[in-house]
Amino acid sequence: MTIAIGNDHAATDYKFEIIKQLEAQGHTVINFGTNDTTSMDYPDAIHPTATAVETGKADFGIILCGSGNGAQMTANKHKGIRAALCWNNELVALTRQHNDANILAIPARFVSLQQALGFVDIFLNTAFEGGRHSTRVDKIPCA
Ligand SMILES: O=C(CO)[C@H](O)[C@H](O)[C@H](O)COP(=O)(O)O
Repeated sequence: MTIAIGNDHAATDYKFEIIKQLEAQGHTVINFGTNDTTSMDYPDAIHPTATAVETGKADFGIILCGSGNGAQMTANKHKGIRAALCWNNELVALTRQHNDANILAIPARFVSLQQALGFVDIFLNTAFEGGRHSTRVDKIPCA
């Protein structure tokens, strides 16, 4: 799959480890995040990441900032984006199963690197259940 990834300065180290894991698994990664730890504004990295998913250039997105909130809020401004902020394995699985989330937001300052790497695996390997959840997901966009 092709995975878009975006991060701010709070998550640069996690981003590189996630890219390593994804590439080792055979995925193609498009990196829209900052590659250093100099303070920057997360929307500058997250908007292009969300656009890549929105336009079909990427199958899924992974976004990271300190709390994950700014990243998630930014991504969810894009049409067709369902970005989920998750901090444990069950939430990651549920947002794929029930919400068909297409972007995972990780709070890098609040989870360990091992947790973050596990979240990415679960996110990419859990299917949407459809059924009653499809009806609900279809009702999310504002008219
Ligand atoms: O914007 C955020 C909150 O949603 C992110 O967590 C940022 O990473 C955080 O605000 C950055 O904080 P800093 O004090 O500028 O490093």
